[in-house]
Amino acid sequence: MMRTLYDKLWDEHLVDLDEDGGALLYVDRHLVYEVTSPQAFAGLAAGARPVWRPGATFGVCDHNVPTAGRAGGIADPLSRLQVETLARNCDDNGIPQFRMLDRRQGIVHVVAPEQGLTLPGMVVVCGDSHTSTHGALAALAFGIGTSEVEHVLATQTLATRKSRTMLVRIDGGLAPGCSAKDLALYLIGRIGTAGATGHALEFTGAAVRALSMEGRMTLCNMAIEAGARAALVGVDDTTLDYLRGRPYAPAGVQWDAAVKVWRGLVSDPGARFDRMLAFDAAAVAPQVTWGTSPDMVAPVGAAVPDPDDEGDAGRRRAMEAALDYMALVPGTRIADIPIDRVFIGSCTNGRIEDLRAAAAVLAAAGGRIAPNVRQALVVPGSGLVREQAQREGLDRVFTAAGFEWREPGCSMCLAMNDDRLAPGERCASTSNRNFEGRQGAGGRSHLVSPAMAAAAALAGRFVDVRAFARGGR
Ligand SMILES: CC(C)[C@H](C(=O)O)[C@@H](O)C(=O)O
Ligand code: SF4
Repeated sequence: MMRTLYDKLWDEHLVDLDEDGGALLYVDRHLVYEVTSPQAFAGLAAGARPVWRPGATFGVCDHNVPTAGRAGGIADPLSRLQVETLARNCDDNGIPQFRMLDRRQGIVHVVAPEQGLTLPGMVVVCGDSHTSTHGALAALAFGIGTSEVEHVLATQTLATRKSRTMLVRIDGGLAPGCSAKDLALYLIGRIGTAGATGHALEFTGAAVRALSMEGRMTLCNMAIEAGARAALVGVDDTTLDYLRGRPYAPAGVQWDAAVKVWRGLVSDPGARFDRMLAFDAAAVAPQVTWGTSPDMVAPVGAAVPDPDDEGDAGRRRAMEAALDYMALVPGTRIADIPIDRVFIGSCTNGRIEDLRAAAAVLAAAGGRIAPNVRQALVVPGSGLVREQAQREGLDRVFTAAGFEWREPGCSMCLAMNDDRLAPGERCASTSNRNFEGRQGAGGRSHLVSPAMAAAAALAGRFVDVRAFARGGR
């Protein structure tokens, strides 16, 4: 029988299946961080149960870490407690970890692929919704809740149910200036935040094949914002080239043996999917969200839509509430929206390629951030991304343009650390969620690609990076 990649990964990890479809999957890699693990470790300790496979678990702190002056410690007592508790829990249970001052520390979804902790064919779990990111490496990756974190720590298995499958084929090629982020936002705009609910997505097509691993991770990262349960990209040369030589990837004869298996981690030709969707990458313009949900998105050349044109009453009310929160008037051109802050980073767009794309726009245009932009932050996704960027001189491009060059972490993606918007501030952000208060109480978030964020920083408002790169400000 022809099987999808999802079927293959599922079959390979199935430990038990009951008549109602309740399944138990074996977990190869469990990533833990400071927010969703403390209660799980406490639960284990209370029941005097050990961690089943400490060596298959890995800890890294990211959400609560400061991105400036961290050598001096964490000022906020709650954040400090969380980060220290993670370190202690890992130590007490023999779990390997990167502590805050380790040069390899960073956002869990950036660090694990970068280290080869995530490998094709694995089931990867983490108590964080954006775990779907790891599916770019043909790993079946799930975000889980704290009670599941405890269950996985104790048993190395996950209780779950099989998802329906959905193939998203993106043909054609991206226009210069457009990126995986634009593809992701376009897709979410088209199918909505519940459009992929209950489904495991697989991305395929010429445009996906042409993406780097970084781009594929951006795509899989944001699939969760369309409601998907997981996201996948089949193995190809790009996957293997990315993984070769990574610290935790197999080497020598083990690498050769692994590659033989990994090459089979693609959907069989003719395998059946429950749903299919196709679009052409060439038709996707740079995207900017205007509302308080990632599907409230428009091409940069468009205007803020009018709720009166929306036939569905529920959606109309949601649009009205979003425009009210965002202080936007229907019909305003996206390009006329001024911004106060810029955030480049997150597990969506904090990888080296993202920083290169943003720096390239700054270098091509020259000049500094616009006077109305109060602050522009660049937060590399990991310490190694930061070092690589510095080797390439990107930090100097950013700082010369007036950006602050920070230390790795989730930062202003969500207000769990010192980086946050003030009430009413409007931000061009490369992160993945624009919910009310996401980047700080009362803050207004517009999701964009790294190139678009850099262009917006210089112009002080949103601009079409395609024209911008050609010199039009
Ligand atoms: C804090 C964590 C539970 C949360 C998540 O699961 O996604 C966060 O990472 C986010 O991006 O909103
Ligand atoms: S960078 Fe943002 S989306 Fe990613 S894990 Fe951190 S808080 Fe969540």
